[in-house]
Amino acid sequence: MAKETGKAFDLTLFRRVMAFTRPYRATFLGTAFAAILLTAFAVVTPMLLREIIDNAIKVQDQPYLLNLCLAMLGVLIGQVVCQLLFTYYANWLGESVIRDMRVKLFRRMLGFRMEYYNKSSIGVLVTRAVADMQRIGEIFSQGFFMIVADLLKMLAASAVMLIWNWRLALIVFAILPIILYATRVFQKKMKSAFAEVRAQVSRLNSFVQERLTGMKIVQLFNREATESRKFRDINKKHQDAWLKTVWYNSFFFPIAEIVTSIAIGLVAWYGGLQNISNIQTENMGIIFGFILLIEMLFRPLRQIADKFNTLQMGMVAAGRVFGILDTESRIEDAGTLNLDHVEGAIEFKDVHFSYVPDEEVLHGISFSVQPGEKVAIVGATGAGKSTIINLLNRFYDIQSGEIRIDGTNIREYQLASLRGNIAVVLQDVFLFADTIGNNITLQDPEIPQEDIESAARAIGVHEFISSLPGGYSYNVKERGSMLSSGQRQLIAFLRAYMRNPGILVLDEATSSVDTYTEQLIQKATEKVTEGRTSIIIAHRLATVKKVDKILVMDAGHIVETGTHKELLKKKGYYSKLYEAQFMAEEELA
Ligand SMILES: Nc1ncnc2c1ncn2[C@@H]1O[C@H](COP(=O)(O)OP(=O)(O)OP(=O)(O)O)[C@@H](O)[C@H]1O
Repeated sequence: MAKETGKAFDLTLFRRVMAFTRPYRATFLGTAFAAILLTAFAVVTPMLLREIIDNAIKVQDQPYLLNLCLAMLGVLIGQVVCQLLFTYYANWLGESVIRDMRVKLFRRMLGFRMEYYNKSSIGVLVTRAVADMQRIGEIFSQGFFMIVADLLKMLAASAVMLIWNWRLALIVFAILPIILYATRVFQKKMKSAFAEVRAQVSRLNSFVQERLTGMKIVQLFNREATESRKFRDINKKHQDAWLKTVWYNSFFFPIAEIVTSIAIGLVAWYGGLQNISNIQTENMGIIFGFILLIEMLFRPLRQIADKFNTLQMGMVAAGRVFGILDTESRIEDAGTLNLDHVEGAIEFKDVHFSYVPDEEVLHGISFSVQPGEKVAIVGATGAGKSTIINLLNRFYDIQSGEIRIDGTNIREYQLASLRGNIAVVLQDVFLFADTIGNNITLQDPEIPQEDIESAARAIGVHEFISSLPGGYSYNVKERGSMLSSGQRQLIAFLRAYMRNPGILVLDEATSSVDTYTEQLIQKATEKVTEGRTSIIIAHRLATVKKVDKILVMDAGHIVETGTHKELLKKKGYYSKLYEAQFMAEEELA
């Protein structure tokens, strides 16, 4: 697993990031070449200026002056074109790398076990896939190539200075430590200021996100004024943190300008002195050339630390993303059998399971379901009912025992074929922010609209869907918030029915719904479970009365088995549960 090693620069990690540029080698080399060309153009400009002053203006050679000015214009155009291509392709490369990396990361995430998601913060994973990726892109768009280009420019400028006049060059170099020191102090201050800004931004983010999600509670408990006050405080801190960075910036840049001007002044003064005392008579062109070279040396120097920071931050982000890419949390998919012609016999044999090591949730569960049979599981909250569903479609693998479908261990089936033949309707139905049609087909374009409608008619939900504005095109918005929980479950029934699964698993909603929706749910349940093996986590009397068998669970054990009548006669755990859970419903009926 890639780690944040704490090293100033992690070469292995850097190589791994660079490996993502392999498909774009030509662009990579082209961008590097543009960086070299940019340096060449940048150095030629002061050289031309020197030539113009010394060998054209001084000797009044007009044609030569014109030629040199045209050459200068040519260099300038070349520089602009090169800069444009350089900036565009450095960014293009960064965006291409993060596109590929993001796709790879998302594919990886699609295959992770549920355990992984139980342990991970969704917010952190979203940050990895979005914000951290952007940082990695900046390695290319603002870090690596820019640093190479800046270093080349600085080296070239220093070399030309030394060749032209080593005394003047030494004067310039003597100023360098001041600017280096100022830059270092500035960087340190900015680093802590930016850390504060980031902390305040994430506080703002989580505050706003949480309050918007929990707006109902805020309004129900009249918390508006308090929340508004808290928000004002956080906002103020956020403003202060930003202003600090602005303050340091406003300080540093004038100082850097002053130091640059001092270097220019010293060169002009000392070079001028040499001219006057005739130590060297060719200094005029050199002095002007030096002014450009000083800019060429100092400007990148002031920014290189910033770019190195960007590079470092990109590398830290890359380390985190690789951490996820290297995580081994896939559910094993070594089975070879296909479950397409499922009979529907299910068998749990002495199944032991724990989500967390040493905290067993199912303690040796055994039961069997015949093909076409309807079985209800009942039990108090936390008894382990949903866990059984999670195990049947292998969201989790069991620690010991065996789960069989049609006499074969479920691990021997291909995972996709296993899950493709078990349709699940969960209690809390998740709908995507999309149309009802797309939520039913899960965007499978091969399913024709007529099929959806005839399936909806068959289970009795067509009228309800048609009554919504836009019918099947009705957009249910984020998490299906435009529908009630009962209505969401009806959509899930249709989604399951469309797949024509061999086995149906249904976790009935506990929430009470209106009589009309209740009737729709009852009809849909009957239709969807008709003629197929069904396991229902039952919360409704109508369901427990109609099933072939009830499994009664308590604290990870099956404590009783039988039909509703048989179990009532027994006057055991079920009859107590019945009194507590279903009696009121019976009385109402
Ligand atoms: N993802 C998980 N990680 C760790 N423990 C879990 C997880 N999911 C459930 N559990 C634990 O497993 C036990 C059984 O939970 P399960 O959800 O199967 O119960 P249930 O009978 O379906 O309850 P309910 O009727 O409230 O849905 C509980 O003690 C619960 O705390």
